[in-house]
Amino acid sequence: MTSSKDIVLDHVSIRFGSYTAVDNAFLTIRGGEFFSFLGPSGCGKTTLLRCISGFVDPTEGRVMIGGRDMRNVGPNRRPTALIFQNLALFPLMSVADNIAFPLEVRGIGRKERRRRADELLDMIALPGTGDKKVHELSGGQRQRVAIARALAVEPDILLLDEPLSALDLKLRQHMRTELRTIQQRVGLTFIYITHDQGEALTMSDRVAVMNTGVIEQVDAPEAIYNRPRTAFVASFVGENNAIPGTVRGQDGGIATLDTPVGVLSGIAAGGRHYKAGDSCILFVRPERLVLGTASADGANRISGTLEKEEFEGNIRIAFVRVGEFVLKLSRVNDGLAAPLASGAPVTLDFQAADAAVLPVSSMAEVDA
Ligand SMILES: Nc1ncnc2c1ncn2[C@@H]1O[C@H](COP(=O)(O)OP(=O)(O)OP(=O)(O)O)[C@@H](O)[C@H]1O
Repeated sequence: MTSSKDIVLDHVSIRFGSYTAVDNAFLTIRGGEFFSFLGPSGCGKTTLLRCISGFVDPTEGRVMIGGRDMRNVGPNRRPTALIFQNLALFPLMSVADNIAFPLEVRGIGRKERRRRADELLDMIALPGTGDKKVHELSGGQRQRVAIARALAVEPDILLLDEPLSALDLKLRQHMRTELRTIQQRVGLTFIYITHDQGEALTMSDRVAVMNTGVIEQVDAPEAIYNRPRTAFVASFVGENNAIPGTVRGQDGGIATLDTPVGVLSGIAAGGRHYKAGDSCILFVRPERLVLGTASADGANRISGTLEKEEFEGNIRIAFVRVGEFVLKLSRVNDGLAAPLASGAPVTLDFQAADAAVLPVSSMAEVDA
């Protein structure tokens, strides 16, 4: 069922000459949702956002908003407002005038503009700051003013193009919470694009992960992290150990692989059915590996040598060499467990239910 506020990408492809920037995007964003497009630089996120806002036409397919085909509906006639990375606030104007600027353009009188600006300042938790100049505000406050300005025209859908990327780390983390709170308060649809998985996972109701123009998975953040459906999603979102292998067989939902580090089993992700001889990759996250205990099902034991352990405050990360592979294991720093000695023999266990077996496909590039 589509509601009157839903946004439907109906088999949207966008090409620039022979280059396909967006390849057959097909999904529905529900009215009132905080929906993120997550993917590396150049995967087509901005192009898709520009298509929703009306600055780029689909080469194929169509964008529907509230059941209405948006073909031939220009950006300023769509119920959308776009917030860029570069906020483009007017530095010498007051905060209230900045917020009310779009209303002035629409010919709304001074008194009403000020009333609306004050209302929006309350909404973004900056009451009483209307007479300040923009340069007197902090980066995070300016970000909120930009949001208020976008909200001034009462859009149904706010489109946000990496709006936090110019802020420093602490402020960025703070603004995640702020943005989510504002979105819940105003009840609008937020469509957010980012290459930062932390942002996408913390704020969104659902996330679409994109890779070279293709949407690989659309799911709630927990499902994206816990149940990736492609090797790209498993390697792009969060840390993951990737162990290639050849399928021996599958029993129910559990596939068993011959790998260079031993025989290992994991969930045949996405309800897939593998047959003997298929090439696959088993993914297991560092926090799902356990040091040196017997796993319940007796399988999935890997022996190796500790190369080093890094202390990150809240966790310790052990790098364990097994032949040509280095596997990562993370342990919560509970103040009790002693650091491991380099060169020590270690065994790693994990439950089959904690590993995902996925077909070989493109993987995210990992920072060195
Ligand atoms: N007007 C255009 N003409 C030709 N190619 C374009 C045009 N706009 C975008 N592209 C190409 O389409 C691809 C996707 O670009 P897009 O800006 O959508 O990526 P992105 O995921 O938003 O990346 P970033 O996070 O770096 O902005 C890129 O390879 C880009 O060079």
